[in-house]
Amino acid sequence: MPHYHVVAAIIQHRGKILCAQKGAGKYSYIDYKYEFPGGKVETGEPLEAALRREVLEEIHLNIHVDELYHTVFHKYPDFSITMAAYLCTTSDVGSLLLEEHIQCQWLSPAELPQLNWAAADLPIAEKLAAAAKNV
Ligand SMILES: Nc1nc2c([nH]c(=O)n2[C@@H]2O[C@H](COP(=O)(O)OP(=O)(O)OP(=O)(O)O)[C@@H](O)[C@H]2O)c(=O)[nH]1
Repeated sequence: MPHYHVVAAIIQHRGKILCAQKGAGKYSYIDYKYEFPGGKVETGEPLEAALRREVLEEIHLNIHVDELYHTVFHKYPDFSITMAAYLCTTSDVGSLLLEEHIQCQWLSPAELPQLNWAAADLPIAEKLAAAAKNV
């Protein structure tokens, strides 16, 4: 079973977080799920550079990668991933252009668990929501 190293961007802007919905693809268990923008790390590529590259490619957004928030290992039926999710910020949300997602939403951390997340993302969405409750 293939294993991929994935980076994901928790992009924060004015108290909200960007959530992106996938379209239909190869695997029904991921189709139409929400995820954080990002993708696979290329061989030898620094994680933060991979994240900036993927986000620029996918949604045309320049981000600043702040810090590692959570790393998850998840086994899907056909492949597994180790995904490092980073807290990120941006200043130019006006220029969002979706290349690979069917829609995106800006939600407050408390609202995140309402979405239909990819299974690997659920612990991250719940951690963000729980942290917001303790503020
Ligand atoms: N970007 C991203 N991928 C995620 C998340 N959660 C999750 O399970 N994944 C899975 O991790 C894998 C990331 O690969 P990708 O397809 O986005 O990467 P990529 O842009 O490099 O794709 P490519 O292989 O078509 O070039 C996908 O299978 C995706 O479904 C997430 O929050 N963000």
